[in-house]
Amino acid sequence: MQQKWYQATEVEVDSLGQSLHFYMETMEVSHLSALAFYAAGEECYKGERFYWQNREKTMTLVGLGHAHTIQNNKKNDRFDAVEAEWKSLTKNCLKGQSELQPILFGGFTFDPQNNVAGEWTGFPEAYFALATFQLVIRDDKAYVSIHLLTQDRHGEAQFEALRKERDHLVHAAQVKEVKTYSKPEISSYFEPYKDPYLASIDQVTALIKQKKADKVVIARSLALQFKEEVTAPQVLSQIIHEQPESYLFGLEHENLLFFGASPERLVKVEDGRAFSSCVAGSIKRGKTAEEDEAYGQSLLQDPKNGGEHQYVVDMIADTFRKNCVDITLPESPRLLKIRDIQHLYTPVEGQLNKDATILQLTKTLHPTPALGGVPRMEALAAIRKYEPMNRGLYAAPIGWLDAEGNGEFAVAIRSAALLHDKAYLYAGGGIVADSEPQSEYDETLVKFRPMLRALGGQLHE
Ligand SMILES: C=C(O[C@H]1C=CC=C(C(=O)O)[C@@H]1O)C(=O)O
Ligand SMILES: [Mg+2]
Repeated sequence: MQQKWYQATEVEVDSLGQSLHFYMETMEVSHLSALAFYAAGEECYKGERFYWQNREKTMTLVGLGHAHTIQNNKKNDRFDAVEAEWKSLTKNCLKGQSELQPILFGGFTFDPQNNVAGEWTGFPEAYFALATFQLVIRDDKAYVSIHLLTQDRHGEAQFEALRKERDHLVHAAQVKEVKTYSKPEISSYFEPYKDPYLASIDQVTALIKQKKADKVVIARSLALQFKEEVTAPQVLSQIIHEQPESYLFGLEHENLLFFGASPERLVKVEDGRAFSSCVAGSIKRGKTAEEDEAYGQSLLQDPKNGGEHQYVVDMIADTFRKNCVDITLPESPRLLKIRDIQHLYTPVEGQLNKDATILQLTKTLHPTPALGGVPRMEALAAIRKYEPMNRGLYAAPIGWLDAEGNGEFAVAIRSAALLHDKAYLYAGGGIVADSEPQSEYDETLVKFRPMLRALGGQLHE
């Protein structure tokens, strides 16, 4: 039998004490395709959609339309501002049943101090949305919620119209056969700043040898031009099929879709327990099982990659010691193998202290030395000086949280920004004293590969 839960509450949404009525209804639906649900929003909700799936595939989340957005361009307290607004928005929501929870999805840009103009111009430094239509698939059960926030205390008529729209979207997603999408066709590739990138690796290693920093993550981009406009469901369908071992995400803002397939968890909180992962240090996959094993072993023993990794472990472990008890931290890294690359990997977990929250942990952890460097401030200054681009959401926290403090953020690497018929792919690597420009360049080529494949391109070895 189909189950439905309905609640209507009153909330204050901003410091002016503006009062809104918050109507929501959740319905359990028999199994449907998350991608088809996303694609059903192509005409009406373009620019206001998101897609998320965790690595384990136990949680899929799709949002269509904005019931409410929480966004700001604050340089210093953007995390606190999002947390405070979300708290006040959800304070009257029923707690206890995870499937009935309204979910806030979005991300914080890598560096709010970066003002370089480009594809990220106009993108908020903190950008989150509560979807009008929220699909959650958890452990094979699907729930569709409607959210409406309105000043109208008699919003029922508006809500009734949304119910009709919901039924239409659900119907469109209960497809027997999932649509297949063709790959985009690329007309040209362009590597902006290839030479400045190679030069910056020498400049940064020189800086490190002068003891001005220990590690700095330097990134670059690859620009693609397509023959035709590329759509969001088209690229999401590719990563869904090609990158099953990664977090999958897509977030739209006006004409931009930021999407990717990341192996790296920043933080997850579930019932008061916190999880993070140290992922840094890389080598390519082998062509045969023997070659792959040999590469893996050499990565585990390589001092340069071991050094890159250890900075991340030290920093994340330190953050966990300050915010958690009962910490589990393996003594040495293991291998994390994904389609195109293998990494050194150390998982960390602990019991969150009472006053610690997922957004406070996100704020403290970002950027870890896998994306920024050590010391953090010196590394960020070097990134601003030597990277001629704006990272936007690349290498930044992207994910969700609910009204009860549960949630998860991935680090948005192996990612790209799509705008109409152009895409910008991003990749970087940890630079330490003994890094070499050519091998770092080659590492970025391997890291471009997942997004490049999804977008219809290929790189030769
Ligand atoms: C910065 C990226 O990867 C980070 C995560 C894993 C391994 C890394 C490395 O070995 O350099 C990087 O720290 C990227 O993929 O763009
Ligand atoms: Mg590296």
